[in-house]
Amino acid sequence: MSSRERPLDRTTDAPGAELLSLTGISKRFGKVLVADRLQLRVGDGEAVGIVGPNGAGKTTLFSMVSGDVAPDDGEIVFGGRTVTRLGAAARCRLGVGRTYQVPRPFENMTVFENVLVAAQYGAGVRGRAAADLALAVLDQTGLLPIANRHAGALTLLQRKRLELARALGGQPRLLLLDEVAGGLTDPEVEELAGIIAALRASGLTIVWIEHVVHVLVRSVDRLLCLAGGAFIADGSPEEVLRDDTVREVYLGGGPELTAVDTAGPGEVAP
Ligand SMILES: Nc1ncnc2c1ncn2[C@@H]1O[C@H](COP(=O)(O)OP(=O)(O)OP(=O)(O)O)[C@@H](O)[C@H]1O
Repeated sequence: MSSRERPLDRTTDAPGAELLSLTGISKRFGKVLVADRLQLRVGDGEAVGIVGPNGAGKTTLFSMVSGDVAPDDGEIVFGGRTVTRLGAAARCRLGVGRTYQVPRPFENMTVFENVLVAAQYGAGVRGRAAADLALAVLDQTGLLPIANRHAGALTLLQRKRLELARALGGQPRLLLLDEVAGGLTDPEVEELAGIIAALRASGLTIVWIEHVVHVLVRSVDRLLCLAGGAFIADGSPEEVLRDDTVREVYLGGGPELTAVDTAGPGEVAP
C-alpha cells in the first residue's frame, strides 16, 4: 500500500462519483486553437474513448490533465480538488497516470528498474513495498519474464507494455492512454486490449485516445470525438460512429460504420 498521502482514496468516494472534470478549458498554440472552452466529465470507474483527426488536440488535452501543459483558461478538478495550477509530479501523486505516444523509458535501466522508479516517485512507496508493487505491475502487464532486460533492447510491443507499466507503477486512479495500440500487429493489439480490459474490470478509470477504432469501441463505455478544439460527439461508441459529422471529419464518409462493423481486425484511418 502506498505510504503517500491519499486524500482521494477510492474507498472514500461514492461509486460512480465524478473523478475528473474539465470546465471551459481553452488552449492555443500560436494561431492554432486546440481547445475551445472544452467541457468534460469522467465518472469514477468509467472507461472513455477519444477519437479525432490528426492534430485535433487530443494529446494536448491529456497534457493539460496530467499537468504537462497549462491551459490558457478554464478549470480542471480531479477527485474533488482543483488541480489546474498543480504541476505534473503533484498530479501524478494524486493519482493521474498517463502514457506517452512515443515511449521514452530509461534505456539503460532494466524493465524492473523503470517500473520501480515509477513506484517510488509516482506512487511514493519505498523499499520492499516499491519492489512488490513493481513486480505486481510487471505481472499484470506480462513483462515479468523480461524484467531484467534493458529497456533499450525492447521490441515496440514490449516498449508499449513498459509505457503502460510505468504509468501503473504510479498507482493511478485515472489512467490516460495515448495511442497504446498504434503500430502493433492485430494479435499484439488483442493482447494489449486484454490487459486493458482487466484494468477496467478492476475499477480503474480509463480515458483512451486511439486511432485503432475497432479495439477502442469494444473497450469503452463512452466515446467522444474531438475536432477543431471541441467535442463534436459524446455518447455510446455505436452512436458516435454513426454520427454524420464524426463520419465526415474523422472517418472520411464511406458506408455506415457501426461498432459491429468495427469488431474485426484492421485500423480505421482518420
Ligand atoms: N508544444 C507545442 N507547441 C506548439 N504547437 C503544438 C504543441 N503541441 C502541440 N502543438 C500543435 O497543436 C495541435 C494539436 O496537437 P496534438 O498533438 O494535441 O493533436 P492530436 O489530436 O493528439 O494529434 P494526433 O492524432 O496526430 O496525435 C497540432 O497542430 C500540433 O502541431
